[in-house]
Amino acid sequence: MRYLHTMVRVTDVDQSLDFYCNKLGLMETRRIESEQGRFTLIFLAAPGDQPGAAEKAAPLMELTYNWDPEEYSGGRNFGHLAYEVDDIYATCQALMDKGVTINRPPRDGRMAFVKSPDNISFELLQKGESKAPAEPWSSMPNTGTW
Ligand SMILES: C[C@@H](O)C(=O)SC[C@H](NC(=O)CC[C@H](N)C(=O)O)C(=O)NCC(=O)O
Ligand code: NI
Repeated sequence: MRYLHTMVRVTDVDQSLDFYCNKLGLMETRRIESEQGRFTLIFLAAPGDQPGAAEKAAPLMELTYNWDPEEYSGGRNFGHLAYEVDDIYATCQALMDKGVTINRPPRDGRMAFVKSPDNISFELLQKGESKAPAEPWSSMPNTGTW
């Protein structure tokens, strides 16, 4: 058995692709439009997870957009998706520069949290050792509850 993807439902394709691709840096690998089911599926991979021909399928996100509007209230049982980053400070700075709120700043040089337009929580974890404490991150307040 191997992990394939995590599916989240989104309410706006353009807003979602702006967050997931332009801001978070994921790349669209496949899209399925279902006229009969009245939905669109968009598969996204992280640059480090690009499905290569010879490699196993990459762990993906699957965005589901239902053409008929629905209300989605995030189940308390869902937590977050986590991505490993090469530089947690540079990643958070780039996200902030693009208007993303860092709900849990990387005060510890290791972990940060942001949210998608549909309030899906993403954990960003520093690859390898934690980075040394650095301003402004060390003194930034949480907007989340972490
Ligand atoms: C392609 C494969 O990875 C799928 O996940 S298809 C699963 C299928 N999805 C849909 O029908 C999308 C539209 C539907 N209205 C929805 O919002 O899910 C499905 O069986 N979905 C049900 C589910 O609980 O995921
Ligand atoms: Ni699926």
